[in-house]
Amino acid sequence: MTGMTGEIARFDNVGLRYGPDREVLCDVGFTLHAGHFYFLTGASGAGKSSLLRMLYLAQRPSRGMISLFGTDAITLPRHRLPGFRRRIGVVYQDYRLVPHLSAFDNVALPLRVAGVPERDVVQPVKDMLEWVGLADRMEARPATLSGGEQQRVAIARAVIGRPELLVADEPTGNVDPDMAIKLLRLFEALNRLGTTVVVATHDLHLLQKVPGSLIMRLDRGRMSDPTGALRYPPRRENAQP
Ligand SMILES: Nc1ncnc2c1ncn2[C@@H]1O[C@H](COP(=O)(O)OP(=O)(O)OP(=O)(O)O)[C@@H](O)[C@H]1O
Repeated sequence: MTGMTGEIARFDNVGLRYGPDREVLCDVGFTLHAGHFYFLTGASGAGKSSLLRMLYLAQRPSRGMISLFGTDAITLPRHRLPGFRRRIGVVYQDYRLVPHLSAFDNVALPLRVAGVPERDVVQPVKDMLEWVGLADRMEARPATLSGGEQQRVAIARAVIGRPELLVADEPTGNVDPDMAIKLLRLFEALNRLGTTVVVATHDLHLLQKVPGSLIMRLDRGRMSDPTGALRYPPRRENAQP
């Protein structure tokens, strides 16, 4: 496991283009330090989802260098990808729940894939679903849940295994403001346990709700870090083991 004071991810001169068009991300460089809480913000189309996809290894950059957990992610052999991905919890913008599984089984999936014995699966999954307000919807299939309910199942699934890195793409886009704050508290609790958190959002109000969080801003594919906080983040007491 990467040390708590270590580097979780680093992008250097990363560029991304889809097909022959101009680059949608250009010269992106930043470092994510273990134990910190980051927001990624920027207008619609600025490239947030594209950047996150590279971070959770679903998309290769067109140029530049990405390292993840201290390893060069660009040259990572294909057979090592699943092992890396298991260390990352992802909340997808479109949720990507498994349609034929219940809410309970969707949330249990990361634990079962990791080989956690069934007796240690049931209670944590129930507790997590209760926390996100879905105690009475555990047996429901995704198609019978509302957008906001599906989003909460997706969040529960992403955090249940206490990943080293949590990447969430607009995780509160479909819930009311009270639930958005509650979900942020869940991310903060996970962060206090040592998970590095990256949340992409349009919602500038959310940024003020997490004291000590660091803000990455994308403007038409370019990243700004005017205070240098991404390269030299302030020390956080709760980032220590
Ligand atoms: N698979 C793709 N193929 C071609 N172009 C793409 C693809 N995915 C994204 N783009 C383009 O890349 C640019 C950045 O899109 P991206 O979804 O990363 O932005 P975003 O900041 O996440 O936007 P939003 O906040 O609306 O989700 C946009 O111009 C988009 O049209």
